[in-house]
Amino acid sequence: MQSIPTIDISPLKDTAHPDHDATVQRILDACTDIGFLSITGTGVSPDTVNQVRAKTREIFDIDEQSKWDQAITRNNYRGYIPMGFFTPNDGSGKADKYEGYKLHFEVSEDHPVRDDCALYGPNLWPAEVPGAQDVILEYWSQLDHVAELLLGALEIGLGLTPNVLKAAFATPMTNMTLLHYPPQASDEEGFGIHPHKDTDALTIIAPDPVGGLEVQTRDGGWITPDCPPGGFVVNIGDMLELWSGGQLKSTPHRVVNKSGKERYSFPYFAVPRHNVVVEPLLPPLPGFDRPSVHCGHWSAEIWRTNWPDENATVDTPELGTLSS
Ligand SMILES: O=C(O)CCC(=O)C(=O)O
Ligand SMILES: [Fe+2]
Repeated sequence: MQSIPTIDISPLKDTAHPDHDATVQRILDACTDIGFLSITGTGVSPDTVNQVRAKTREIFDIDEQSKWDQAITRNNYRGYIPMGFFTPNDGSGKADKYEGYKLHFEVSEDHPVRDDCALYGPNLWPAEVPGAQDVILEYWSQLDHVAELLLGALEIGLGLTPNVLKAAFATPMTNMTLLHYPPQASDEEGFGIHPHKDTDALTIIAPDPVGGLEVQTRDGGWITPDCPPGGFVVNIGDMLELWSGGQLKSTPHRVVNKSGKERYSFPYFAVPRHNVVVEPLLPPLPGFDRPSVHCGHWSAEIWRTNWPDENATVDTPELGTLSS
C-alpha cells in the first residue's frame, strides 16, 4: 500500500449492516499493510474536536513560568513537557520541536487501582484554562468508543476470541498528549517529532489542517495521510503488533511542521490495564520473536527512561525503537 485508505467505520456499529464485514476486511487490510488508516463515520462531531483544539491552544498560551510550575516530574508524569525537554533516545541529540502537556487515565486520588499501580491518578488540569478538563474528558470518552469499535473489528478480522482485546481495556492505561509544534523554517533541520513507532496498542489523532504528519512506507519513502475534514488518523502501535504476532504493523511516523503556522495535536494512545500481559494471540509470523510485555511495568519503564540520565536495563521492553 503506497497510500493510507480512508474507511467509513459507521457500519461497525451494527453487525447486521450490509457493509459490516467488508468494513472489517478493509480495516484489517490497512492494519496488516501500512499500519495506518483514516476513518470517518465515528460519530465524534467536528465541534467537539474544535473545542479540544481551542483548549489545547489556550493551555500552551499560559505564561511560561506557570507552565513550568506544572511540569512533569520523575514521580508524576503528568502536566507540562517544556520544549526540548527530552532528546530522542536514538542518539541523534537534536531535541524535537514541540511542547506537550501529558494526561493519563483519570482516576480519583483514592481509587483502589492506585494501590496496584502508581501511574493512575488525577491529572493536573491548568487552573488558567477553565473547562479544559470537561472538554478533553468528553472527547476522551468518545474516542474510547471509537477505539472499542476498532478493537472489535480487529478481533473479528484476526479471528480472535470475541472480547479478548476489548476486555483488556477496562480501567486502561490509555493516555493523551496535548502537543504544540511551532513552525520550523524551511531550511531548518530536525523534526517536530523524530521518526518513531508508537508503543501503545493503537493511536487516534484528529489531524491539524496545517498538516505535518508523515508515515513511512515499506520501501522507506514518506507519505502524508489523506484525511477528510472531520476524520481521524488511526495507527497500530507496538502492542497490537505483538498481540497479533506481527500481522498488524506498527509503522514509523514523524512530524515536520514547515507550514509556517502553529500546529496543535492531541493524540489518544490506547493502552491496556496495568496488569495485562501482551503476548501473541496468534502464531507469530516467521522471524517475529518478541518477549511478552506487562503493561504496568512497560509504561513505568517508558516514562522512566525518557529522563536522559536513566538507562534501560535488561528488563526494559524493546518497544518503540525503530529496530524492533
Ligand atoms: O502530532 C502528531 O500528529 C503525531 C504525534 C505522534 O506521533 C506521537 O505523539 O506519538
Ligand atoms: Fe507517534
